[in-house]
Amino acid sequence: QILTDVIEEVRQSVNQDIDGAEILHSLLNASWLQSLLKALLSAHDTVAQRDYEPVLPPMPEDLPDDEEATRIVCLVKNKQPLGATIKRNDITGEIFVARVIHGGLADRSGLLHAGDRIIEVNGFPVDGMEPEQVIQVQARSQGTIMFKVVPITERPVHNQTMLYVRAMADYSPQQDPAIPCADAGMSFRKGDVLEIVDQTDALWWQAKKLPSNTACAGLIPSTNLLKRKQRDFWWSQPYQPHACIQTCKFTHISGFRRSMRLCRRRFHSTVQPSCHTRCPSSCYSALNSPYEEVVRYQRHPQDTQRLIALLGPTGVGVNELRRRLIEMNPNVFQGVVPHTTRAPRGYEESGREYFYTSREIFDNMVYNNRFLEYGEYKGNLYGTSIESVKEVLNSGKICVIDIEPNAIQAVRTHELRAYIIYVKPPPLERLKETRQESYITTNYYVNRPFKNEDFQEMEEAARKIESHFWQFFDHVIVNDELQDSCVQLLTVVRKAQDEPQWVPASWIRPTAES
Ligand SMILES: Nc1ncnc2c1ncn2[C@@H]1O[C@H](COP(=O)(O)OP(=O)(O)OP(=O)(O)O)[C@@H](O)[C@H]1O
Repeated sequence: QILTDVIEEVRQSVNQDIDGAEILHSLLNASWLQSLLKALLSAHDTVAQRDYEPVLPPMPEDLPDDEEATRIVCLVKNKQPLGATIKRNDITGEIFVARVIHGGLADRSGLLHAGDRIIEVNGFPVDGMEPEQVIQVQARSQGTIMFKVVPITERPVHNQTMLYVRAMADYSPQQDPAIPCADAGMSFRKGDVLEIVDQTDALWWQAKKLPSNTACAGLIPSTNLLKRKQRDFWWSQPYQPHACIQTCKFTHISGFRRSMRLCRRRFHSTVQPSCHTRCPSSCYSALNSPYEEVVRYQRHPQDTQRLIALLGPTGVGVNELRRRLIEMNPNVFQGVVPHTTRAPRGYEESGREYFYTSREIFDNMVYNNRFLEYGEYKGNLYGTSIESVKEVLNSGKICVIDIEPNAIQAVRTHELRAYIIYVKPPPLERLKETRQESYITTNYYVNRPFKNEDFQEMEEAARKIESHFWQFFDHVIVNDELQDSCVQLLTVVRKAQDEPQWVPASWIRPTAES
């Protein structure tokens, strides 16, 4: 109606051939608009003065001294859960609000707090009931739910600091019998970034998974609790030797040179992992923190570029993608020249194919931890030095290397700030279709077409890599159509340099250990 009136008013004014100021003046003087504006301003003043609470009758004078102040809390239930957990005092049988979930119905009402004693739910006295029975009473209510509570007298003040972590382990509340309320729990997978919104409780934190479109947080185990769970689980598993990134010493070489790639293949097939663990999938996390603190990091244009590290199962196409990226723009992208103790061949130049060093110097570099990866093939040592990577980065180019999983820790440093891209094989059928014209690098001087066994081995290796190292991957490329993968790689490498990313907090504010 207002719109119609305004349009009519303007139409008449336009016909009268008058200017904008006059139209505005006559509009503001219109009596119908004035009364509307007055009503609007009055509503604003009422809300601003919070003058909308009901006027309560005065307290009766003859209240007994020991009468506890109670509060009636009436909540309108929607499809969401209430967003609070309860606990029972085993000695007195009293029921208390154990915690209020951030962003949940109870939290948004502002009327229920951790520590409030619940006396009645929908008129039923709950003292002495089991928490499950209280939940049942609550669940039966339709529309509104009414609590009679004795509010906690002194609410603790918590100065929560925002904390972001990357999960280094999987968690499912449905499979955790110890969680106070499975429905209030939040599942997560290794690699997920979590915003911890409440650490008040030593055992159960509240968190949201990012990116988050829900206002409501979920319960997750605290660092200490999750560590304890992992340790218990680890000890409960049967003993089995396997590869673990902490102590395994099978290292491989990264590079385009054929002998290095064969060396890597040789190590894949012959070297037995030398470490032991009882639980392959949580081996790493059982020994380290289950959450890694992360911060949002935006590379400053004057900072060196982030190192790009590709990894994947043998034959998936890591080198093909890396080669194509560098060929696309060699002024921007560059690989690293590895070191070797092998003697140069006639046509080779030091610093082009390899840096040729004596075994003594090579051993010394190993001793001083100057290699990201190193290994031995046919009596010669090969290695990718940290210095060579830094040289490329310092030249202003983007250094693109391929690594074996056990080099992940060596590149995830404040210095190199590696962005790790996992190259994943597509499903078996797509592997067969796309690799019809492709050749696998073999241990012999012939490259042969892929066989079914190669694809199966690739899938098996991918499963192992994913189960141990998924949490460290910044991006995953499924290498199905080669052209699509190249485009994806180029896009993601640009984003890694130019857009904010979650990185370990220790890279930005280095700690004593980092
Ligand atoms: N998406 C793809 N579609 C078809 N062929 C591909 C694709 N990606 C890679 N290839 C081909 O598969 C073969 C193996 O790839 P590549 O040599 O890059 O493997 P790799 O992952 O580097 O393995 P290794 O670790 O053994 O060196 C090559 O012939 C390559 O051209």
